[in-house]
Amino acid sequence: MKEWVEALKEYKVLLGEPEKEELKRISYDSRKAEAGDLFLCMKGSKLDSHDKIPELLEKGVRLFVVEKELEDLPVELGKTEGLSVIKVENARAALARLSACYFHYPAKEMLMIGITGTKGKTTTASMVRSILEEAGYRTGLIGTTGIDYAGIHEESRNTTPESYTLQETFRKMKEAGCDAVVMEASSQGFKMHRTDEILFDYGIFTNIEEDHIGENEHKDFQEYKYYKSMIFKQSKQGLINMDADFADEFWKNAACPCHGFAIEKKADFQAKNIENLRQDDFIGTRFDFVHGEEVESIFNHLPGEYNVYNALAAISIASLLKIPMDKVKSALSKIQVNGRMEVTLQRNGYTVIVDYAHNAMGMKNLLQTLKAYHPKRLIVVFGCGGNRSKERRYGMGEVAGEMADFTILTADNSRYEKTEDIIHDIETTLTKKTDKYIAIPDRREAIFYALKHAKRGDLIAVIGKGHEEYNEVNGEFTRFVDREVILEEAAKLD
Ligand SMILES: CC(=O)N[C@H]1[C@@H](OP(=O)(O)OP(=O)(O)OC[C@H]2O[C@@H](n3ccc(=O)[nH]c3=O)[C@H](O)[C@@H]2O)O[C@H](CO)[C@@H](O)[C@@H]1O[C@H](C)C(=O)N[C@@H](C)C(=O)N[C@H](CCC(=O)O)C(=O)O
Ligand SMILES: Nc1ncnc2c1ncn2[C@@H]1O[C@H](COP(=O)(O)OP(=O)(O)OP(=O)(O)O)[C@@H](O)[C@H]1O
Repeated sequence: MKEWVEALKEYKVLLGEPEKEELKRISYDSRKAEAGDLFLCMKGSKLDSHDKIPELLEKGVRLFVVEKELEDLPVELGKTEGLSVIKVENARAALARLSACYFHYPAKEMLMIGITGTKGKTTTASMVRSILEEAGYRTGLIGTTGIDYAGIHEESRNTTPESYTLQETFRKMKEAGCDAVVMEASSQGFKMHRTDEILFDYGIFTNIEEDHIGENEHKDFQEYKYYKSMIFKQSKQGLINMDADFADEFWKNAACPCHGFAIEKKADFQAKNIENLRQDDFIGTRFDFVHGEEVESIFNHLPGEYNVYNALAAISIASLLKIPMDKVKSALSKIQVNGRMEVTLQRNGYTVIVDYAHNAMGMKNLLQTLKAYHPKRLIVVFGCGGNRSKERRYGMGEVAGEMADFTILTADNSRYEKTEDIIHDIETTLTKKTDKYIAIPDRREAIFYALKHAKRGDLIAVIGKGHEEYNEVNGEFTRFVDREVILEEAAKLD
């Protein structure tokens, strides 16, 4: 029996003798499949790749993993010579199992840290990685900002990539000398079985709030919460933000031992005496990290209380790993996360910050944080993505109306919708709160307008895109980096 067939665990052979077949290459996209591949068929949101079987047979594919009985397939397979067909309950789970086996279970060879939560995954992952690197670990990073290891950067379409990509990436990281991986584990990743076959040494839960609910995401909040809680079924130890909603439920249902961190509640790891600090070259917070008898003063170079939570999660992991505190402090005092609370421009007494906040919760946190630095006016430039939940538009419109002194509505990955229609959705809630706004659908023009009208003491938050390097319209991706555009448009004013 071939090892890869055993790795499938549960399966039914429909045709041939797959146990005798070599696993040469795994493939799950007909456009990339080649003769001799094993092809996994699955039903997606746009396409059911079982329908691609005739095309795949033409290409010379002879080994299939399917989710249907033979009689439900689009072609009578019994007529083709030399075929092996295996049926599984879930092809995505099978893909994870096969991929882990194919790449020889690389996750078992490294320290694995997974982070889930509605907000804070990218920032926390970046902080954990910076601390690990400072302490001498060679660390790979996988998340919304892409894949980074050993000086290599790869773009990725999803926060948590497909299982095959994950397992392949782990192997590449290991071969490049990594001994640790920090990755964002999205609820979609759990739902789509991308993270199956990974056992995290530490799993972190940052927080949960209604998000990612809608067509092609989660059916409802219950489902979203369920998939987030999966992290504690796939971790050796858990770390829970005890101040977060549903923290007790996550704690109670965890299948692994857990530790807590908190600002408000009592927990194993706590942050106390938090102060906002703004100096010439430092904007952020100072706080005491308290763990039992241990008290350490921490300077966190990212402003805002929510970044204290993110730092606290990272310091707690460092403490569990027994990393010396001087390494932790040094990493956090200079931490910078691409597109997350990034101070991009300080000009004529005003400041422009780029941030990835792209839902009501993130936006509210961001604007609250910036208000604590007492700007003359708080100006926000934003749009909402097309073909995504409309709730996000209403939520962000309401927050802008309540919190910003002036709002500039613009484009942000309109995809297959008209920017004007998306703006109109945002206006429905925004205009109930304020009339101090303007709609400028072109994002570059919107940024120019913000800079041209800025006054001394203003804080301008350009949000939603953060680290992104493109704008997506009708399936086309055009380079658009907020940081670059801000600097280019500012140069025109000099
Ligand atoms: C709705 C959804 O989750 N879609 C994901 C899903 O695509 P899909 O399976 O639905 O795609 P499909 O086009 O219907 O294709 C189905 C199957 O046919 C195959 N195919 C397709 C076309 C073809 O010609 N031939 C062919 O064989 C595909 O390779 C696939 O195996 O599987 C793909 C591979 O894993 C994902 O890239 C894709 O994520 C899309 C891009 C997406 O936007 N997903 C969001 C919801 C998401 O996952 N977001 C989370 C972030 C959440 C957070 O921030 O917390 C994430 O982790 O990114
Ligand atoms: N711990 C937190 N609690 C609440 N809001 C946060 C927290 N951390 C960051 N944010 C806000 O959310 C935004 C996104 O942060 P980050 O990218 O770290 O989260 P994420 O979980 O990776 O988000 P996403 O899933 O949307 O990519 C930040 O720019 C900030 O406005």
